[in-house]
Amino acid sequence: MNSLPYQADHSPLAYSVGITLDRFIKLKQGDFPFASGELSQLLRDIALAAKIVNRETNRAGLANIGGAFGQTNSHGEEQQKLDVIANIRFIRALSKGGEVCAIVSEEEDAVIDLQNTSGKYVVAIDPLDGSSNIDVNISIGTIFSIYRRKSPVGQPIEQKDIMQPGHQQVAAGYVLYGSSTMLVYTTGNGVNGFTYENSLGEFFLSHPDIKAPLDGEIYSINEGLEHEWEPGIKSFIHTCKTQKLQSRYIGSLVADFHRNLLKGGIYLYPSTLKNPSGKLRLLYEANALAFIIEQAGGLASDGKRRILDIQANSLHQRTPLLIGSRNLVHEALINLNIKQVQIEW
Ligand SMILES: O=P(O)(O)OC[C@H]1O[C@](O)(COP(=O)(O)O)[C@@H](O)[C@@H]1O
Ligand SMILES: [Mg+2]
Ligand SMILES: [Mg+2]
Repeated sequence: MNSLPYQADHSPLAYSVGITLDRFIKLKQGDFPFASGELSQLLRDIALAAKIVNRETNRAGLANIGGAFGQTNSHGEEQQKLDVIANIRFIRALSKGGEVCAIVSEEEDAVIDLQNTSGKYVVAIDPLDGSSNIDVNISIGTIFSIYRRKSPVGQPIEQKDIMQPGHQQVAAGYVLYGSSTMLVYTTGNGVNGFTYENSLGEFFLSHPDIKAPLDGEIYSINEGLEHEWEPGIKSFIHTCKTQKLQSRYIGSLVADFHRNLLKGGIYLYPSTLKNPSGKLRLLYEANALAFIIEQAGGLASDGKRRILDIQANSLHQRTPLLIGSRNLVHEALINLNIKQVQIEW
């Protein structure tokens, strides 16, 4: 495991950089002897919706795409037009694709039961992450988690299909709508990144086998909330400053996470007085990124537990999140007064 920033391996030995996402999914399907192609198709459905949302984000400055939608979601947050557009686009692609039986979305109060009894998969999704940055043209994203249903196919969906701990994910990923658009995902066999080629309408493998550096020079936290942090977070951030780490905070979780994944760093959204359980949502923000970071050799915790071990008990439950390079997250946990932090995971 190295501590150097991620360097894309362009050697011919690697899954040849430049192959399309479709081709890569097909090649990787071979890794799963009992694969039936349904998960592959579901990943393609997500990529299709990402291409459509990418087109919309590029036009976010135009009146009919940018700005507030004039409604609030179940979190009391004002929905942006692009939140609603992305939500509709992903739900449509997932329901038309035929592989999904239920969807949990940040923008929907309740579970969307697609009445598709042959669908094997449950998807939890944050259709548009970083909504506060839409109108100011800063990178935004989409986050998704995929689970296999627990109840038998053909039966109505049950609570146990939805409320699964993160370690039950069969795939997870995010789309970053930034200077370029990227799709990064894992199926539990490493993490790979694909860059979107607009003129060809294709995602191409650009970042094979991403590994998070063990250490990093970057910490990402909303310092405006410092007065609400618990002492352990205050002392850790103080340590980061004395060790001359760089403070970088975009305010879009996907963008902050992606930078730290490649360069090495830690993102923290701890519990605060206003949000004692943190701000970020377990099912469609924390779980997906925790699966990715662990597959890349990093760590994700709520300050006490491994994120992927947290048993969900409500759709939109929040969790504190400390995520990133292994040694930095370890350091943060030690500062949170957990003596002798034994990272059993
Ligand atoms: O403005 P704050 O309190 O720093 O919160 C920023 C965080 O909230 C989020 O915007 C929440 O996600 P949504 O935009 O999907 O609601 C994260 O992307 C981001 O990291
Ligand atoms: Mg979000
Ligand atoms: Mg969102």
